[in-house]
Amino acid sequence: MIHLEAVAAGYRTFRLAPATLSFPAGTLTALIGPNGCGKSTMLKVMSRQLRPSAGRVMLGEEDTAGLAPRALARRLALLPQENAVPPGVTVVELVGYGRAPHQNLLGMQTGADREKVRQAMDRLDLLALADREVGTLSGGQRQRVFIAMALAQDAPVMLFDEPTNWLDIQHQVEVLRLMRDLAREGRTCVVVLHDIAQAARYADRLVVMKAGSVIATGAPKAVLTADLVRQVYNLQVEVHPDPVTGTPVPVPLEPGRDRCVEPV
Ligand SMILES: Nc1ncnc2c1ncn2[C@@H]1O[C@H](COP(=O)(O)OP(=O)(O)OP(=O)(O)O)[C@@H](O)[C@H]1O
Repeated sequence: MIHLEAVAAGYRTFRLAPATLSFPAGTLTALIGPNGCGKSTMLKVMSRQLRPSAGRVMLGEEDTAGLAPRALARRLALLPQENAVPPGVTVVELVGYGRAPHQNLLGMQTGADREKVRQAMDRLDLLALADREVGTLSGGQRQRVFIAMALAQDAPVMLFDEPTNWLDIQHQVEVLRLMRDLAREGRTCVVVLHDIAQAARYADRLVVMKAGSVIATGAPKAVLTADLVRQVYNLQVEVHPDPVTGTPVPVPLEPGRDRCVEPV
């Protein structure tokens, strides 16, 4: 589990207000909120890419501030929002970089490392692309390669910043199901999502942010109300149950237009 104790952080022009939050093992949490509210900043501070200006980020009983980089990388994986594609690197090589924290200083892969890489590529539907240069792939294929690299890292805490960007609907659903499965396997998964209906459908818990502050946390059905969406996104919605899962789906209202539901 990962726990934030009164953590504050930010930049000259933007501050995260002090937040105390727990992300338990075995749980998928979706971090939602408008553009620029601080979701990526929150993941950066959780993954020590950004130093907190106050408070502590704890992995179990340990303060992440005291962990060596390799020890931290064995325990926590981050998929950033943007990933640079190294020139000339193939899919299998890039996914293999995820094994680096587990290898000796010579960087030799063992049979176990190669198996983890194969499994990660298989889970992201990448085996057929294994020998392709990453730079020649489509946006969605690349995104799946970077998710597979994070998966190959095999860390108990996994943070994903907008992992469904670029993906078609089939691969969006597969990635969200994968995240839910990783949580069911006992990992702590935190995912930034913009599609709040998907967040409500797949996550166990929502953390809702606005302007650098956490303003609500809890189960999607309890948290995702029309009032909350208006307060956070300044948008009028009705909230309807998802016809398949019963989870809340915010449906935007159109000013000056009567509701009109026609058969498809
Ligand atoms: N390296 C940086 N230096 C200065 N300001 C930054 C930096 N990174 C982000 N910011 C600012 O911090 C604020 C929060 O950014 P952040 O990327 O955390 O938002 P977000 O909620 O993830 O947004 P989005 O949904 O658009 O990805 C924004 O105003 C942004 O301009």
